[in-house]
Amino acid sequence: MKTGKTRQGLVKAFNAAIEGILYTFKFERNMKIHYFVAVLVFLGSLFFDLSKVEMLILIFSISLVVISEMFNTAIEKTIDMITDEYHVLAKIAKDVAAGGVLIAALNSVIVGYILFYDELTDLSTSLLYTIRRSEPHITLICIVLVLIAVVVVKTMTSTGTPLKGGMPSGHAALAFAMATAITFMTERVVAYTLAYLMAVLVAQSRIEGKIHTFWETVAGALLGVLVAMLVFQIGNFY
Ligand SMILES: Nc1ncnc2c1ncn2[C@@H]1O[C@H](COP(=O)(O)OP(=O)(O)OP(=O)(O)O)[C@@H](O)[C@H]1O
Repeated sequence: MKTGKTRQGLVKAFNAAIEGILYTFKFERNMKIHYFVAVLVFLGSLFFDLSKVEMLILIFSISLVVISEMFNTAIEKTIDMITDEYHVLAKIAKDVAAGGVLIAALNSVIVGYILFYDELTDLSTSLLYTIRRSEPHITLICIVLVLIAVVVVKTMTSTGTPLKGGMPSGHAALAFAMATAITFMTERVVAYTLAYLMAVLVAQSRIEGKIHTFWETVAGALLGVLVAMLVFQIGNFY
């Protein structure tokens, strides 16, 4: 009988503890943030080669934040139960409890910094290197820069609209930048000759359509070639 009672007591206590955990998760905004960050850090840690000790420190730091937030809530609720009026001791108790959470949170930030900083810098360096070496990325950067350059020059010369007319021709600039990109990416003479021929056709159609003058398309073509050469030279250098 006694054993049964004890077991039931244990189960009840266990349930009450889980209810306490669920309460803070449901009703405490800060706790939701703590759990969210904890899940992110745990998922992120899968991509890092953490040792057993590092993993233990991580789990311990996260638990410390959650536990201190729970004690903070417990103290707040106890005080609110006792008084809803201003009391200097109530203020001290709540402030001290909140201070405990702050120290635990700062500790976890420092732990995260020490555990992940080196690996994160290695990761970002290799990512930047990959982007720089990647032709699609260089081409995209090139196209965006050409568009920006065209809009800037059009604004400076106060001609046309960003997408139509004015000095220089955006279509010619893009077409010649793409032809230059193709030249850098392939070493096949036929491929880049055809690419430049198509760029000439684009420029010619802009003049034919009376959207641009001859010199506006020439300026566009030069701008496109220059920007593309610059971007690909820098991209290949790194
Ligand atoms: N009865 C009180 N007497 C004096 N000051 C109080 C009292 N209740 C709250 N305070 C002050 O207001 C602050 C906020 O208290 P409150 O109970 O609203 O916590 P909270 O904002 O819910 O905190 P948390 O975001 O950690 O849950 C306390 O840190 C304390 O400085």
